[in-house]
Amino acid sequence: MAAAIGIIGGSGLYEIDGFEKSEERQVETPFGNPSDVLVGGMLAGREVWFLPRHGRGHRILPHEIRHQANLWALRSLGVRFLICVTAVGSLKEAYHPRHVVLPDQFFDRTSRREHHTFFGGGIVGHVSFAEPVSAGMRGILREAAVAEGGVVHDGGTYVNMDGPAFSTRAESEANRQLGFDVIGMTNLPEAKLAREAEIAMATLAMITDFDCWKVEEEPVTAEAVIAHLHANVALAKRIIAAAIPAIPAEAEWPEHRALDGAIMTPREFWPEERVAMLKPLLGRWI
Ligand SMILES: CSC[C@H]1O[C@H](OP(=O)(O)O)[C@H](O)[C@@H]1O
Ligand SMILES: Nc1ncnc2[nH]cnc12
Repeated sequence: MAAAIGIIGGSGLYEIDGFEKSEERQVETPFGNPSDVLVGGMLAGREVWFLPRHGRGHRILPHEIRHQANLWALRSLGVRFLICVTAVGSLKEAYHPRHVVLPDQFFDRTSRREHHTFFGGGIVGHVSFAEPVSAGMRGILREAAVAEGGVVHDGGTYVNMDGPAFSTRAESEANRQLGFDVIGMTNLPEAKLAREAEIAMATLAMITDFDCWKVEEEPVTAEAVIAHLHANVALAKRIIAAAIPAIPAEAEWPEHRALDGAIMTPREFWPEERVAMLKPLLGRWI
């Protein structure tokens, strides 16, 4: 059976359509409830599970998102390939609202990171994260985005701030001077947890604003973000539909074995309670 594909929707993307025989799944996880029920079914011939990270109705703040629960739920449903859709501010003159960016790097400006890992509780692991985005998935998104007529910037650094307030102008300028390309509040923990869950992940970032560094433009507002996203959501859905048939059936990429050599704690020391908690991730060892 082919590996399932996950889609995490961000601001403005709370559902996807086109499913054959869709079903809703309320997944209970040892890390609390995911952001919402997961909606799954067959899409372009593949099993796909969709989850809106802020919940339907956009009820969950960036720092309230239970990323561990979201990624655990997706992995427990057999997801091994993941597309994360996210609204971002541009930090570059040439990157305009409604352009698509496919980041290949992240910079972490979050301040509470204890929920950005599945390890702990007696099992210590350190995954490699030098290349945090799946090159294979990013390539598939690039082909799909170009084919669907998007203006695409391939590569770039996504700086993940805490929020919920947007940046000050001084912060925005500092982020530009450091060479970052786009800014958001949500995607980095997903990338880290996807890597630990041996899921190949790439990000489809939709630019909605120039943050607040570009003085001739109005500083970003949530209203402006949503207005651009509403205009862009049809493109995001077309890119996803075009990407799905190109995703391999088998989970055979290096990202799918990210835990090889990553776990420090010898198997005999793993507390059985933690092993039970991480069952969907540690299946290879159980
Ligand atoms: C609605 S503006 C700020 C909001 O938009 C981005 O959301 P997402 O990454 O889920 O698309 C940003 O990260 C903030 O959560
Ligand atoms: N300027 C911005 N800063 C942080 N997150 C965003 N999401 C969309 N635009 C953003």
